Amino acid sequence: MPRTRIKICGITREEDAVAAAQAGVDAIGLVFHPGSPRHVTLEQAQRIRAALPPFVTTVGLFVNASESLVREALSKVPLDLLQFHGDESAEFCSGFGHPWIRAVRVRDSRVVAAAESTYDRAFGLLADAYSEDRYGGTGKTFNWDWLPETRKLPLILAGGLTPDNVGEAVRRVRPWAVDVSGGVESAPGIKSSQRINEFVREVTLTHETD
Ligand SMILES: O=C(O)c1ccccc1N[C@@H]1O[C@H](COP(=O)(O)O)[C@@H](O)[C@H]1O
Repeated sequence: MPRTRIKICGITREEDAVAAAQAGVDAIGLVFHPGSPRHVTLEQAQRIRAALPPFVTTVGLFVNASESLVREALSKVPLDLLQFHGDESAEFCSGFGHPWIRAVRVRDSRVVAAAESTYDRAFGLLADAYSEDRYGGTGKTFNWDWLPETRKLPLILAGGLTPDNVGEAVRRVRPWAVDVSGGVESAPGIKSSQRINEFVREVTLTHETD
């Protein structure tokens, strides 16, 4: 099994970005969605990005943002990847000439395969829990049996992951990457370096014992 990549999303403080990098994560996520407790301004995002060492991917998360906000973020913050979490069309997501991943909220066994067709130019598909009233960051898991075993796009598993369940998630789903936000926090938007380290350790241990 290839090493499962790890993304820590919803970073709001420079020290949390540094702690994530030191723990060995592959990517961090910055939330440009004003409705989120993890929302960052462009100025905050610039500072967080500047605090990161090389070779840590920076992902910008958007929820039904205007084209101009995405363009402004791209012009001011060196984002490696865009992550679309709202109702954006495939044309919108592709319109920036920048690599992007598509989040889907999984509520049955057909959602991921359908999204792989609709969003076939995505660099990866992020599978998150479904919620009636929220676009993500719910802290809830979903039924991993709904995920197809054969995939056309790299699968990033998200939704309610924690140091306690990520080992089982990796063993069962075998995703390309895992993505966590609330599961490594001490309060919304405040990451715990201890929980980040535990999360990374659990993923690593899963590989060693598999
Ligand atoms: O984190 C948020 O507040 C958020 C708001 C709107 C869309 C997505 C959001 N977060 C992303 O949701 C998944 C799962 O998060 P969790 O681990 O269950 O807390 C992850 O990609 C978050 O970055």
